[in-house]
Amino acid sequence: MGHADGPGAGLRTVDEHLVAVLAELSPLPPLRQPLLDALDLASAEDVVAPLALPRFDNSAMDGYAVQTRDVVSAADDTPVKLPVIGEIGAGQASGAVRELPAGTAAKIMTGAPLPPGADAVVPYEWTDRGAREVWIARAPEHGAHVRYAGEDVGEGDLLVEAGTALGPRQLGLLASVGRASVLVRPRPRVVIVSTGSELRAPGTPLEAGRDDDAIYDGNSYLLAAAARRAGAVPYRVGLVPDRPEAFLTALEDQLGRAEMVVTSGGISMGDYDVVKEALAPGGDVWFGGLAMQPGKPQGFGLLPVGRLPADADTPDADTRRRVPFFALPGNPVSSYISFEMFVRPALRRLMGLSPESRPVVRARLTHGVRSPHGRRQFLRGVVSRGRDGTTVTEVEPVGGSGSHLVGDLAASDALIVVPEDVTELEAGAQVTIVLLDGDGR
Ligand SMILES: Nc1nc2c(c(=O)[nH]1)N[C@H]1C(S)=C(S)[C@@H](COP(=O)(O)OP(=O)(O)OC[C@H]3O[C@@H](n4cnc5c(N)ncnc54)[C@H](O)[C@@H]3O)O[C@H]1N2
Ligand code: MOO
Repeated sequence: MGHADGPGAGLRTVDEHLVAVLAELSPLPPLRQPLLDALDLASAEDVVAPLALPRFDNSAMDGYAVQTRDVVSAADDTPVKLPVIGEIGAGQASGAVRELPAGTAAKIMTGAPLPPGADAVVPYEWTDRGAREVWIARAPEHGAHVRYAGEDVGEGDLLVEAGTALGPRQLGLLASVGRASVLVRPRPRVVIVSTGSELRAPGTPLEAGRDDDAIYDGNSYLLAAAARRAGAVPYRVGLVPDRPEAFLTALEDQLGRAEMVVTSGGISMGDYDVVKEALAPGGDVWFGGLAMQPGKPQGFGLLPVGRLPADADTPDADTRRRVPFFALPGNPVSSYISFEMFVRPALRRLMGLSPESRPVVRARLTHGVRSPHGRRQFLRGVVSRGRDGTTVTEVEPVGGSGSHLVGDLAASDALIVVPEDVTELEAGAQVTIVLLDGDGR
């Protein structure tokens, strides 16, 4: 695993880690949701049309329903006169004309059902808009301005395949066939824990003496916002100091309500690496290094929680629910990039959304960069787009490679990927970049 020798020796590659993470996860059990609550979620059912669209033959124009053979000779200088036997408005079934006899016309509004006998609609603009009788000055073709039953959707058609992300158009279609709810993969609840005795909540004043070595907790906001944007429901948990018992208590309190737990900090080589200290002994969580910069130290595992009712057939089986657990490094840029590379794909897997990873594009590097051998480096960058405003053309590195540079991170909108075997890229080189905002969000 990882690189055989050199600086990346013994480290898992980014790709290996992603595969290992995703292999442990499968989509959450489906849940029925009202349509609007299903926006951006993956359908967990094949939805088949219970009815045809249009449901019945109807008019595409405000005008007159006619039989074409009665008006074949209609023209500006030879208009045809027909008696008007009634009016058909959309949704006014009570006053409807049940049938259109030969030699007659019926007023008809857009969307109103075409009466049996009629085979075309003459729009108002070709007539004198008469109420009792109407002069028609143009001959419609058979079927003109008629919308036929089932021409859009046939009864039994597959409307939405399981796994499809439900957007406005899909939800509109489901509503149009009468569905008020749909079975979806729900939004995972993600508990986010920042560890570190140096951390203070934003909004708290820093006091001279007591807080001289304190910093504000940016990570839980960074990660919670990223989780929400990925479609999850984040819960930020209060700051946890560098004491394993305090961490374990916080974890036990939270596990029950979570489909995922994400921590930041406390996993490297320090003397107070609380997450590693608390969880490594249990063996449920893998801790190790990735051939990646930033984001080298990582932890991932499935934490057992509570006990599900014992299975009568296999009473000895381990029936505990297991919650995916990510221990991300504390450096803010490392935490964020780890989220992007592993947590976001994991959330998408739980939500049944594909592809799991963001798409990558190619761009021209404006300035040269360096990268350590044996590590896949993710530098921050700002993209420029072509004249069309959408095509990415260039990417400019922002700041350095330091994983504490949150100012530069906020100024960036892309990650520049420098492969493991590349140590230097010159200005003008074509590079792979990951776009952090926009459609894929
Ligand atoms: N001897 C070694 N030291 C370190 C190594 C190593 O391999 N050997 N790896 C370095 C790398 S790379 C990283 S990344 C960090 C990861 O360390 P931890 O995950 O244990 O994180 P902490 O030590 O708790 O914090 C690191 C850094 O980030 C700041 N931090 C932590 N949490 C937050 C937060 N919620 N908001 C803002 N900033 C936060 C913390 O104050 C530290 O400055 O380890 C290196 N060391
Ligand atoms: O991985 Mo650390 O994340 O390089 O700063």
